[in-house]
Amino acid sequence: MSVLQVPVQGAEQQLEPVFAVKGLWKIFGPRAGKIIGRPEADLRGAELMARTGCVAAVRDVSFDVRPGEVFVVMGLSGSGKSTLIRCLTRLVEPTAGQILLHGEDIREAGAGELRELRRHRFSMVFQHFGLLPHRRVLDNVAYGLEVRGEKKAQRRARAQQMVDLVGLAGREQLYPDQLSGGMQQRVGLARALAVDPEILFFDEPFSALDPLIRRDMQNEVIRLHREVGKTMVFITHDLSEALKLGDRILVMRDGEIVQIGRPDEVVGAPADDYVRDFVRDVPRSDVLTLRWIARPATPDDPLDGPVLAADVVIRDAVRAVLGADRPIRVQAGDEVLGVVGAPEILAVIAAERAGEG
Ligand SMILES: Nc1ncnc2c1ncn2[C@@H]1O[C@H](COP(=O)(O)OP(=O)(O)OP(=O)(O)O)[C@@H](O)[C@H]1O
Repeated sequence: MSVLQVPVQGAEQQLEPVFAVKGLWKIFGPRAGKIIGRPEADLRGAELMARTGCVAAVRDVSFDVRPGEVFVVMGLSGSGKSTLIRCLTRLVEPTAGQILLHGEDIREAGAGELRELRRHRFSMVFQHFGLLPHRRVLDNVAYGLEVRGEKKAQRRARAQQMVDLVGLAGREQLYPDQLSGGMQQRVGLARALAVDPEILFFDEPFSALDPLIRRDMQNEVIRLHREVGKTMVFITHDLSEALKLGDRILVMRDGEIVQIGRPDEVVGAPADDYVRDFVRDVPRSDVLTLRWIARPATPDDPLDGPVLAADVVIRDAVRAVLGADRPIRVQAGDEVLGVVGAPEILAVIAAERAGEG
């Protein structure tokens, strides 16, 4: 398969979505609700502002979030990420569209239902941690349980489990200002997980952290996701963070969706020049999988070589492919997609060296 072809999607697409967002708009400004459906809605940026005094932060956005996935929303500053994630939890009221949570539109939820959603089913992790400074670590972690009226012994036991889970054992009695930024964000993670939410929302949670700590925290999210298996919606402006964490990535620009796809799709088949520019410096072998370079077997190919899964990242297959004396068979489930030999691997590596990818 050529690197320009989009691979066949996996079976995960069949799952019922947790969130189905349909035609969502958020316009800030006077008489925002009157703009959609009128010619002014086609105006962008400064022109829209000049004519209507409004900003379209989210513009006719539709997507699904599937159970158990890490769904990343990525875009530059001002692209509408925060507004979008806040619409999903109704911290910001959308101007139009539907936000179906298991089929029910949360735009129709009353104040009581919203409170229930926020206490029991949603949790948020923020960039600036949002910890209570006068409370010790354990009580910060237990806070959400306290708000929903759980007994002290019960909430402390649960909070202790979460403190252990995020690697803060021994620091339960410290105050937030006695912790480093990375540790404070671990408290934020533990607090978010303590209420056992169905969905975790992350709004640029690691942007304020040093690069090394940031990398640790990204690994921590990957580990926690593996252990607790929650659906996560994660906002970032950082491409490498998006590629590392996302099962799928929604690329946003000026309030609109530019592309939704798995990391390998965003890198291997960028939707337009904007995304292509974004991913230009990403080493292809770190992200693309064998299905992107598998080619049909020819009559000369021996077909008794080793088998590797189509979703193995190229970098992880280099040794196996170069060490084999015959082409690797690339398999998705029971289906053989094609073969990969040294020439296919070396072509990717050579292109990276030449600065093409
Ligand atoms: N309360 C508001 N009133 C008016 N305009 C707003 C408001 N909140 C956001 N905007 C505008 O909406 C657009 C999208 O902002 P938003 O904060 O959602 O983007 P972002 O991608 O999250 O950027 P950042 O990472 O800088 O927060 C921007 O043009 C912003 O100025």
